[in-house]
Amino acid sequence: MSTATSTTDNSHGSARPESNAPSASSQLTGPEALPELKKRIKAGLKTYPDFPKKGILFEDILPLFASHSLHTDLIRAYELQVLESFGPDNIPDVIVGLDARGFLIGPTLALRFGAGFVPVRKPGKLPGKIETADFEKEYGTDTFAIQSDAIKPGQKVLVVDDLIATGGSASAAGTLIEKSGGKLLGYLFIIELTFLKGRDKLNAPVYTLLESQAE
Ligand SMILES: O=P(O)(O)OC[C@H]1O[C@H](OP(=O)(O)OP(=O)(O)O)[C@H](O)[C@@H]1O
Ligand SMILES: Nc1ncnc2[nH]cnc12
Ligand SMILES: [Mg+2]
Repeated sequence: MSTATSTTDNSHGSARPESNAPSASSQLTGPEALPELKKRIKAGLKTYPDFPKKGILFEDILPLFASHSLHTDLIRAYELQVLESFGPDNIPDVIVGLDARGFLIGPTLALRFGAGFVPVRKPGKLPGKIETADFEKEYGTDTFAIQSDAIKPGQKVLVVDDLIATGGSASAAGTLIEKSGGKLLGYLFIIELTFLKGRDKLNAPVYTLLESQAE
């Protein structure tokens, strides 16, 4: 028996010019550290033109997870941003992460806040009773699903994902959370593609660590 393998280089990724991510673990922990953490996070991103389709400038967040120090910085930045944006009286009971990149952030953040983690998943992945919502996103259409009993009525819910583009994904997740009876505190992303005005689709507060691709 043999396994077929292949190598594909489908683009020419480039690190941002200011990329000089530190290799040592971050010492930045207090609320005053947030601006510096954001600078490090921005420097750690990579962009790929014309992926997955011509005309799309793809923001790759995966280098933030390949580096222990950037991963540490990212999770601390999310934690500090939640405290700054929502306040200490609005600690979430549940973090919802969006399939797939939101899963890289959500569970760790949930542990930090003593909260639960609930996934919103692409179709055909969740057993039992589910709710679904169809949506359009920057480069296609999709469906999201949530287990009907995963969020208890009245629980305070924060949605996390890596990026908001058209807002289609986040808006569908918000619809599912409201159907579950959760109280949607808001949304937190790393990056916003501001020219797509995705936040206009969302009916809860939207925060982002960075802004990019203004046009
Ligand atoms: O604001 P929108 O236009 O909805 O686009 C944003 C979404 O698109 C990407 O997910 P995608 O489903 O493409 O891939 P993933 O499974 O790797 O997260 C990104 O991670 C966001 O979830
Ligand atoms: N430009 C982009 N880069 C990365 N993920 C995305 N999801 C939607 N648009 C995207
Ligand atoms: Mg996604």
